[in-house]
Amino acid sequence: MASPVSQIRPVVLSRIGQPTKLVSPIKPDVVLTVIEKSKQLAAWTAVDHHVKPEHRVIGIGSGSTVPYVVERIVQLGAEANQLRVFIPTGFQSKELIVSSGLNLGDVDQFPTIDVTLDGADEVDHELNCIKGGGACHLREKVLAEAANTFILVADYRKNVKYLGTNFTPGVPIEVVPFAYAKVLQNLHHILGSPKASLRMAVHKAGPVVSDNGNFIIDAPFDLEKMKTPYTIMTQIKMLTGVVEVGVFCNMAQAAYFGNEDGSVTIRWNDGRVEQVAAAQ
Ligand SMILES: O=C[C@H](O)[C@H](O)[C@H](O)COP(=O)(O)O
Repeated sequence: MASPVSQIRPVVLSRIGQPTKLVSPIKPDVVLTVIEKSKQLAAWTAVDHHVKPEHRVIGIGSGSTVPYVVERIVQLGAEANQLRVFIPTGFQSKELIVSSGLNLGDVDQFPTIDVTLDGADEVDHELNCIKGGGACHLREKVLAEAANTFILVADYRKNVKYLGTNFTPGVPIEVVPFAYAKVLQNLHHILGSPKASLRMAVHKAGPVVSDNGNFIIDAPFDLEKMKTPYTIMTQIKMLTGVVEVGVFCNMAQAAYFGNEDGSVTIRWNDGRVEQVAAAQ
C-alpha cells in the first residue's frame, strides 16, 4: 500500500540570521525543540531495535511521542509494511495509522501482538510507569498485555527514580460516569488522595470523556505511597466503578529515553541500563 508519508525527509526551516531548525514531517507544525528531538530519538531508536522484519502485528500507543514511532515505521518503506497490520490504542493513534497509509486492525481481531510501542507520563527504575495523561490508558493496557514485547518511549524528563516526581497531576483513573462521585469519595477518605479530582475538558464544558465513554479522575498520592506502585494500583482497581488505572507494573521489557545531548538511555526490565548514540 502506498504511503503518503513514505518519502519522509526532515524539513529544514532557515532564515537569514536565524539558526536552522528541524521540523518533523509528521508533525509539520512542531519545530523540533530539545524535548521534541528527545522524543524522536527515543522513538526512532526503539523502532530500530524492536520492530523486526518478521513482525506482522504492531501496537501503536498514544500521546505526543508516538507520532515519531510511526514516522520511523513509515521510513521502513511501503514494502516492509505492506503485510503488517497496526493496532491503535485510541482515536488519535487510529488517525495516525490511517493518515500514514498503514494497514489498520483492532485488538479483537489480533489479540496477540508482536510488539507494542507506547509513550509514558513517567517511568521508574523498575519500569513501572504512569500512563493516561491523554486518557488512553485502558486501551493502552490491553495492547500492552496483548504484546509479546511492550516498549516505552519518552523524553528524558520521564526517567525518574520514583513515580510522581515530575508528573504531578496524579494517577489517571478511568471510571464509569455514574460511579465517579463514589470513587472520588473513596480516594479522598480511604486511599489517602485528598486532592483527587475529576479531569475537566479544556475546550468543552464538563468532564473529559474517554474514547470508551468514561470519565477520568486524577489522583495524586504522596511520594511514600508512590514508592509501591503495585499496591496503589491494586487498591484503586478494587474500587467499584473503576475501569482501569494508569499505573502499569511489570509490563514493559524496556524503556527508551531520548536525552538532551542526543544520546538515548535504555532501561531494561532486568535492571540493565545502556547509553547509546542516537539513530540516524
Ligand atoms: O493517555 C495517554 C498516554 O498514556 C500517553 O502515552 C502518555 O500520556 C504519554 O504521552 P506523551 O508522549 O505525550 O508524553
